[in-house]
Amino acid sequence: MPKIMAINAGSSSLKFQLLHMPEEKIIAKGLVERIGMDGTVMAIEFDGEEHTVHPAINDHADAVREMLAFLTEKEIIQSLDDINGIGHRVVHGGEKFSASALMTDDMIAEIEKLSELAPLHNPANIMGIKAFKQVLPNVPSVAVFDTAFHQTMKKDKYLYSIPYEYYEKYGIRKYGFHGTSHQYVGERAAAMLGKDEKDVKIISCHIGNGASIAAIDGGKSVDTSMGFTPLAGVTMGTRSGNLDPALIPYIMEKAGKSAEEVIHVLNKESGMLGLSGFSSDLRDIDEAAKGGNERAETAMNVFASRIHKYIGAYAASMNGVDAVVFTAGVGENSITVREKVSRGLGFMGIHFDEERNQTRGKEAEISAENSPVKIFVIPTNEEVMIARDALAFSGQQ
Ligand SMILES: Nc1ncnc2c1ncn2[C@@H]1O[C@H](COP(=O)(O)OP(=O)(O)O)[C@@H](O)[C@H]1O
Ligand SMILES: CC(=O)OP(=O)(O)O
Ligand SMILES: [Mg+2]
Repeated sequence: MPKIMAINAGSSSLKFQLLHMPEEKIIAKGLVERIGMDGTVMAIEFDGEEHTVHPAINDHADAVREMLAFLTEKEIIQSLDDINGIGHRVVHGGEKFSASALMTDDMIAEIEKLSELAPLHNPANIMGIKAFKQVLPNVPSVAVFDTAFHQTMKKDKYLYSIPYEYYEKYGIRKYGFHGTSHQYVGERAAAMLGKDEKDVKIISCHIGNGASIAAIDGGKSVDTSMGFTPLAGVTMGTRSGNLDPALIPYIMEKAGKSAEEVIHVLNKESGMLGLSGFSSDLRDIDEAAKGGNERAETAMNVFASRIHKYIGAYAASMNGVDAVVFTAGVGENSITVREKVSRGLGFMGIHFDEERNQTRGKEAEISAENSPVKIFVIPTNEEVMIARDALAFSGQQ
C-alpha cells in the first residue's frame, strides 16, 4: 500500500500529512509553525496522540529535515525509502500549469520564475520541494497548484480592463488561488446536496489568514476573488484585498514610501491587522469587539461585508446558487463571521439558522430547514487532494 507525503508550505509554516493511499488513511499529520522566528513549534499527531517539540529551525529545509527525523525516530516509517510519492502545494502556477505536474529540474526553474507573482508563498514552496529532492532524490515529487482549478475561468472573468497587450506581453490577468481547497469543498458540497457536481452551483468561501471566494458552476471554477496575486479580493488577516489602484502612488507620496514598501504594507500591515491596530487573528478581534472595542467591531463588519457582497455578485454571475460553503480557519470556526456574512440574504433564498450555526470544525448544514439555498460548513482538506494527485503520478516512474 503506497505511502504518500502531502506538503503544504506556507510563508511561515509547513503542514503535512503522511497517508496510506488510495485508502486516504492518515498515518501521521503535523504542523511546523513560526519558521524563522523565535519559538518554532512542531506538533505531530499519530496513533491518536499529539507530540509537541521545539526544534531549532531556521527555514523550510530545516523543517523538512526535523519532521523526517521525527518520523523515523518514532518508527512511524522504518526508513525514508518507505515514502513512495510526495505532493507539494505550489501557490502560483501562472498560465503554464493548468494541472498537477511531476517535478523535474526544469519545472522547478519555471516555478522559481513565478516567485515574483507570489512572493509570500512560492519561495517557501520551492524550499520544501528542494529539501525533499535532496533527501529523497528518486521519489516522484508532484506539484499541485493553487491556480490550476481556476484555469477554467473565461476571458471575460480573468482579463483586467487595461491594454490587452499587457496580458499578451506580461501575462497580466486574474489567476485565482486556494483552488485545491475550493475544488475539495465544491465536491463535498455536491455530495451533501445529494446531487451530481455537474448539476450544482456553489459559492465557496475559503476564509483563513488568506481568504478567497469562488463561484463553481458544474464543478468548474467560473470566477474567484483573488487576482494576479493573492493580495486581491476580500479583506484578509494582513492583506488589504481590493482597493482603488490610484491609492498606491498617493500613499507613496503622502507616507514617503517606495512602491515596494507600499505593497509590503498592503500585504503585511493591512487587512484585519491594519483596521484593528492590534491583531490579524480573528479570534482576538472578535473577543475585543464583543468587549466593546469599536475599531475591532468595525474591522469585523468590514471583513464580513466584503464577503457578503461577493455572494450576491457570484449568484448573479451564475444566475443562481444551490449552496454557500464556509471553509478554512475562520470559515470552519467563527460563529460570528458566518452569521454576519449569512444574514440579509433571505431575498435570494439563503436563510440562516442561528442554532445550527453553533457547530465548529465538522461538516454541517447551518441553513434553516426550509432554506431553498443551503449553507454548509465543510472543513477543507488540501492535503488529501495533494496526495491524490501525487499518487496518480507515483506509479509512472
Ligand atoms: N476558533 C476560531 N474562531 C475564529 N477564528 C479562528 C478559530 N480558529 C482559527 N481561526 C482563525 O483562522 C485563521 C487561520 O486560518 P488558516 O486557514 O489556518 O489560515 P492560513 O492557512 O491562511 O494560514 C486565523 O485568523 C485564526 O484566527
Ligand atoms: C494563496 C494564499 O493566500 O494562501 P494562504 O491562505 O495559505 O496564505
Ligand atoms: Mg491556508
